[in-house]
Amino acid sequence: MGASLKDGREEVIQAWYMDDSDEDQRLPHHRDPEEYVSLDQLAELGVLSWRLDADNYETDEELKKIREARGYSYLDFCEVSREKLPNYEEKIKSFFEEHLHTDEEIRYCVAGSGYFDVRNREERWIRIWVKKGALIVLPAGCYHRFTLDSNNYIKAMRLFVGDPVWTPFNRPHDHLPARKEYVEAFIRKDVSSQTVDAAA
Ligand SMILES: CSCCC(=O)/C(O)=C/O
Ligand SMILES: [Fe+2]
Repeated sequence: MGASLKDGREEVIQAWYMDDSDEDQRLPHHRDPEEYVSLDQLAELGVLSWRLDADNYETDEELKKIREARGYSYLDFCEVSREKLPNYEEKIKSFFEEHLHTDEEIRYCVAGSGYFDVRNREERWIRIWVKKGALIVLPAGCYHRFTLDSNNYIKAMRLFVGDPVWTPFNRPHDHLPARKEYVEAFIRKDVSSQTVDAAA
């Protein structure tokens, strides 16, 4: 999977399985050989994504439609850089602690870039690289973490249904209803498909 699409536009979202090294969290952490994850595979984990026109987000009809369809009434912006974010070191550390939220985490990268990491069904880390134009939705109850990449800057639009709740619940918080619902919907394979798998 290269960095450009058939229509010549650069991809704004790419995902891959991470290596096991403890090196700088801002490095890509590709495996050798690289092992990419498709947007469809992300969707199977409940992670949704869109490519939007970040230069015109104020008037973008596609963004408007997504917000209406999904009830995203709240909007603000979060800039992550040493200069812009108060308590920068503390925040960077807490973003990279594996955590979940009881609501969706919806981020639209309008400038810069960064990595959202989620786990697959076998608990392997998937690194999702979001760049300008990428809108990503992590479902409620999905363990994840965030880090800047080596460009050290992202400006993200944060969307929410109603009054925002940003509280992170660091792993483990498996007893929360949001986690149980996530596992039920996206992680646990149902008994009938296991029977089919076993018979195959
Ligand atoms: C790119 S927005 C900052 C990261 C954040 O808000 C969050 O909750 C990460 O999990
Ligand atoms: Fe989060």
